[in-house]
Amino acid sequence: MSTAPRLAFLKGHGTENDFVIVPDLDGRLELSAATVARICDRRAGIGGDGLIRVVRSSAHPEARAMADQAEWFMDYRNGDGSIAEMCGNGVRVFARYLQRAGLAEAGDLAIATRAGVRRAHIAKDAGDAARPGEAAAGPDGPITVVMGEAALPGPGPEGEITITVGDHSWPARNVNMGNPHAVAFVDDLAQAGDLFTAPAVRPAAAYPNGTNVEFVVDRGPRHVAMRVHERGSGETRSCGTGACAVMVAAARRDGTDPAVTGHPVTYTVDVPGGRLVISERPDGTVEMTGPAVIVAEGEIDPSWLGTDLG
Ligand SMILES: N[C@@H](CCC[C@H](N)C(=O)O)C(=O)O
Repeated sequence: MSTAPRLAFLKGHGTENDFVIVPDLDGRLELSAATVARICDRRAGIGGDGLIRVVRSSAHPEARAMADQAEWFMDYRNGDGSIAEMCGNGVRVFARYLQRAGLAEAGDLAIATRAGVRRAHIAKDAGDAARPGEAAAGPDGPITVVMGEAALPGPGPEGEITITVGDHSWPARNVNMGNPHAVAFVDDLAQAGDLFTAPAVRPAAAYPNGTNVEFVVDRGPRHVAMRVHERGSGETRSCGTGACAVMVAAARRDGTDPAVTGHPVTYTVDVPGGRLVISERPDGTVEMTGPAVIVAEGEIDPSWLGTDLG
């Protein structure tokens, strides 16, 4: 019988992009890629698209420089254990965890990520909602996050992307939301196939660290639907940074750039796991609103994990 301390975890999701949340407030754990992959395994572990370690910014070498702006750092790992810069659904779930644990109050909250500091807003009540008509605060009420600016490399080879699945190829837009995305507009989401393997994305040099891939169809004016193949996780039910990349790609395709018009633009982005509402402002910042839910909490048996966590 192991005497190692049991590892506390919670399980949560945002539009069914699901995460194992590991509070490690003082940064004591060593979570190897293999350990993360084991925990995220859907059959032999807890299961999740990714793992979110909650750690004080001052206790993490990658976040120390942000500690004066954001007390908490989201150490995000994909389901295969690889590190990602940012997770849009994850950052809302992270904010929900902090609120639930009494580590932050509803209202405005800064969160450090590898892509920089992101600002979340948890509505205190309906009058405080970031968007008119939004549901009041509650354990699964919406959270709004200022996601930073989209970068659209190009023209040139980095902007001229092709995605291929089987016999289908599409031109795609390279959009970086702190993490990389390739966005293709398709006739039918079924054309993306089963997505059991990653779509081919060319030129490979445009994405030296791999990429997330989004397939998009129109549903109506400023309303699209998408599927996603996530780097390090496979097909997931949602990707928040991906939905922001899709929103910006759709706006440019539709001839809309808030920096030019001086007016914000808002799109509804449907994902298999729900709906996200995303705006781009004239200053280029992208803002996303969606749900964030904690569904369970428990402890991982150290004898199952069978590894020294630090
Ligand atoms: N699901 C996330 C993105 C998670 C990271 C991504 N797989 C990557 O490697 O960049 C989201 O909601 O943004």
